[in-house]
Amino acid sequence: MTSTTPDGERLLTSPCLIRFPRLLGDEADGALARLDRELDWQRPSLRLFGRDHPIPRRQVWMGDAAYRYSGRDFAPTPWHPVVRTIHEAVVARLAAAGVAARFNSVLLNRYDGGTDRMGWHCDDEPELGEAPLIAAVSLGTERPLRFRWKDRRAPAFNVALPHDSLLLMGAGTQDALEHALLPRRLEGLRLSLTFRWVHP
Ligand SMILES: O=C(O)CCC(=O)C(=O)O
Ligand SMILES: [Fe+2]
Repeated sequence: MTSTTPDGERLLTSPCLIRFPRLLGDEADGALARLDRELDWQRPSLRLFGRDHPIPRRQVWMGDAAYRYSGRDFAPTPWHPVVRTIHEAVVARLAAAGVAARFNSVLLNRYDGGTDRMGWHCDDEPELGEAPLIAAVSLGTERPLRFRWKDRRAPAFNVALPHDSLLLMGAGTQDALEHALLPRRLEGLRLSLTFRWVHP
C-alpha cells in the first residue's frame, strides 16, 4: 500500500477540486477517537425568523481567529494537539501537490449518524477573503458531499469522502458551487475538519 499520492485525484479543474486518500494513515483511527472524546462538541442554535433552531450536527471552532457564521460570532477553542498534527499533514500534502496554502482556523463538524447534516451553502464569508482555499478532512463513516453549480451550468454531483481523506476546494469553488452534506439512511459517526484562513 502506498502511503503518499502527492497529486491526489483531480475531480474538477476549474474550479479545482482535488481529493487525496490516506492523509494520516495509521494515525487516522486514533485521531477520530481522540477528537470525538476530548473536544467539547457544541450544538448552537441559529435564529431564523425569530425562532431558535439547534443546528443538525455538533461543531467546534478552533484556531487563532474568531469567526462569524450565520450572523453570530464564535470564539475559537485553542488548538488541540491532534488538530495541530492534522493541520501539519494537510499543509504538507498540499505542498507536495504544488499547492501553497495556509490556514489559521478550522471548523470541526460532528455528524452522529445519517440524520445529522449540513444544508446547502458556500463558504464565502467576507473574512475568508477573495477566492479562499478550503481543505476538508474526513474521519469516520464515509458520506458524500454534494455539489451544485450556482448557475446550473451542469448537473449536481457527489464527492465521496472516505475515512482519512482530504478534499481541497480550490480558488473559485465557493464562487461557482454550493455544497451540502445531505441526510442519508446510514449509521455511524463522521467528523470533518474544514481548514480556512480567516482574515483578522
Ligand atoms: O462535513 C463536511 O464535509 C462539510 C463541512 C462544510 O461544508 C463546512 O464546514 O463548511
Ligand atoms: Fe462548507
